Amino acid sequence: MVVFPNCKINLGLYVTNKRPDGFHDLETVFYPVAVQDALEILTAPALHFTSTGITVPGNSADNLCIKAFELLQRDYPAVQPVQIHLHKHIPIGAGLGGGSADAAFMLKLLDAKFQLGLSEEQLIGYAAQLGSDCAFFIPNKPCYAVGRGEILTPLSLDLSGYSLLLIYPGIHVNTGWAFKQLTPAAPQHALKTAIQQPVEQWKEIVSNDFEAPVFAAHPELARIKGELYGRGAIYATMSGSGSTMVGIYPKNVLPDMKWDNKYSVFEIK
Ligand SMILES: C[C@@](CO)(OP(=O)(O)O)[C@H](O)COP(=O)(O)OP(=O)(O)OC[C@H]1O[C@@H](n2ccc(N)nc2=O)[C@H](O)[C@@H]1O
Ligand SMILES: Nc1ncnc2c1ncn2[C@@H]1O[C@H](COP(=O)(O)OP(=O)(O)O)[C@@H](O)[C@H]1O
Repeated sequence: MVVFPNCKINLGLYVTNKRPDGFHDLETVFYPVAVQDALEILTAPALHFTSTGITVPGNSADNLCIKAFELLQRDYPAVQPVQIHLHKHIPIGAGLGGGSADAAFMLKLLDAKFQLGLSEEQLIGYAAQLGSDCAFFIPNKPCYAVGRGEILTPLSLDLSGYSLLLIYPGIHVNTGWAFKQLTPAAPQHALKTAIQQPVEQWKEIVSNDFEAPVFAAHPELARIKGELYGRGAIYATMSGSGSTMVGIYPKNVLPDMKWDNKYSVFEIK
């Protein structure tokens, strides 16, 4: 069985509270975007993991695909050993949630392959144990999210009438560090209402709290945002804690420009 875990972008991101467990409450809108990995499982005599494409740092044992397998195997004896192959295409540590997507898709694959009959709510519960962003990839539809990002409300939000440009400039931002730079506060504009306004208005009413500290550390990102707007973006933002920058353009009018060679550029037409 093969699936294609996709990435997410954050449209609006506010860190509203520091919790006693060390995590932060946030308010965001997750939107799925078709930049994809490929993930395959086959039954095998023993658990085995291989990967191609972008190198994932760390040992196989730390890969979120393995963590997802172990989490379900612990509770469901029906889960048998599998051979896992991951082809990694989504930039890593880029604010695109690629590792979280792999983990959530692995849970869904195992549920289907071994007929575990898990409900969406159960899958979200397991996903939330693997990472704060992970639960979103279970429904994998536009969602308003609060809590650590695991309390999800589906939203009717459709950007298929626009083209998207994603620029990953190869800058790694440590998510834990980024949270520490912020003083939690309520957003100026309620995100759930703001995101239902026309995209043309988002520049004034939808923002990402991480931009200020991350741009201060990496001025190149502020420059990219300026260029996205300079080349006609209706809305531009950083995704998550960075460093991927996103531009939303009128359908099929993406700017024709030469970016630095070290950038990964994804056009969603
Ligand atoms: C900021 C966001 C926004 O969507 O995205 P990314 O930039 O990572 O894509 C997420 O909240 C990131 O979620 P995720 O990447 O799954 O984070 P985790 O692995 O759970 O946590 C990494 C570290 O970030 C901090 N953390 C994370 C989530 C949260 N709600 N509060 C936190 O304080 C903690 O210090 C934690 O140790
Ligand atoms: N399958 C995987 N794909 C990407 N990263 C993974 C994976 N498994 C574990 N990781 C670890 O997760 C972290 C990056 O997660 P990722 O979801 O790509 O970033 P972000 O949270 O910034 O969107 C890295 O520390 C990486 O080593």
